[in-house]
Amino acid sequence: MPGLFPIFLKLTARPCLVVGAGSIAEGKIVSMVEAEADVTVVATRASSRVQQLAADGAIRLHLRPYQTDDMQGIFLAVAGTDVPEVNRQVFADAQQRNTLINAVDDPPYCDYYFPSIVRRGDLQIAISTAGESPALAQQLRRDLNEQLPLDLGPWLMELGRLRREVLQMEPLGEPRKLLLHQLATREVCGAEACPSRQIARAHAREHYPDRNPAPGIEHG
Ligand SMILES: C[C@@]1(CC(=O)O)c2cc3[nH]c(cc4nc(cc5[nH]c(cc(n2)[C@H]1CCC(=O)O)[C@@](C)(CC(=O)O)[C@@H]5CCC(=O)O)C(CC(=O)O)=C4CCC(=O)O)c(CCC(=O)O)c3CC(=O)O
Ligand SMILES: NC(=O)C1=CN([C@@H]2O[C@H](COP(=O)(O)OP(=O)(O)OC[C@H]3O[C@@H](n4cnc5c(N)ncnc54)[C@H](O)[C@@H]3O)[C@@H](O)[C@H]2O)C=CC1
Repeated sequence: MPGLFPIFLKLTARPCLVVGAGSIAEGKIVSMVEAEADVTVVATRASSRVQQLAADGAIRLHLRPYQTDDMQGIFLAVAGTDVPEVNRQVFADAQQRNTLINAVDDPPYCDYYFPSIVRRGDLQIAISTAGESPALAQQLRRDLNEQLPLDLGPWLMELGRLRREVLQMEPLGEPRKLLLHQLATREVCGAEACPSRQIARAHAREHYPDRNPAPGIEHG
């Protein structure tokens, strides 16, 4: 089998369709809402959480059987009903329109697979076994989750702010690259005394004495 193409997708405002609104579809709907997708759900019945999302205006919910027209203009789709024939019809309609489709527990009818995710703020680690063992993906997720510090998210946010400052101050080149690598070394740069932070701070003082620095590179 050819290798899977791993990407992190921006879904904001993209029309997405989930067919089915049971326990399995619900998880996919929630993750699409978190990515700010424009989510339409078509299902003959919906879990209470999905109904609540609709009541909150986070999704569009149509309580009726799926019809081919529902696929019109859809960017990304999930077929998550408990009726294989329906899921396959959704798959066929998606393929015809060049829409990417996942028919949850039917790998031949998936253009893409859902990964196991470890998350700390903007840091995401996605694990895939290409369907060979979802249980292994889940176990690795738990292992990594235990190993990764809980405050990686806020730390990454601060690192991003520092990096943007450095990109503004330092011209492209080896010194800048070195500085950014040093900043990303947590053992060194988690602390206020971090040498790279001091260097960034000195640059800020020298080049932008009148500007408000990003938090973490305060002047003086
Ligand atoms: C191909 C894929 C399609 C897709 O769903 O995208 C798929 C397919 C199937 N899953 C099955 C079973 C299980 N799936 C899980 C769990 C997860 N499954 C997920 C993804 C995927 N599952 C995609 C491939 C992912 C990859 O490996 O790269 C995760 C990662 C993400 C998510 O679902 O959002 C989520 C873990 C999230 C987390 O916890 O981190 C568990 C564990 C459990 O439930 O305890 C079991 C039971 C144990 C086992 O079977 O290993 C079956 C057999 C069903 C049956 O028995 O009939 C099929 C169908 C088949 O294999 O034919
Ligand atoms: N529940 C589980 O733990 C697992 C389930 N699966 C599979 O995932 C699929 C979905 O499972 P669940 O979410 O638990 O099922 P569920 O029974 O909770 O939900 C099924 C959903 O499909 C909808 N539906 C049925 N026919 C429809 C149609 N013609 N048009 C639109 N919607 C329609 C129903 O209204 C309902 O919202 C099943 O194929 C199941 O075998 C796979 C692995 C684990």
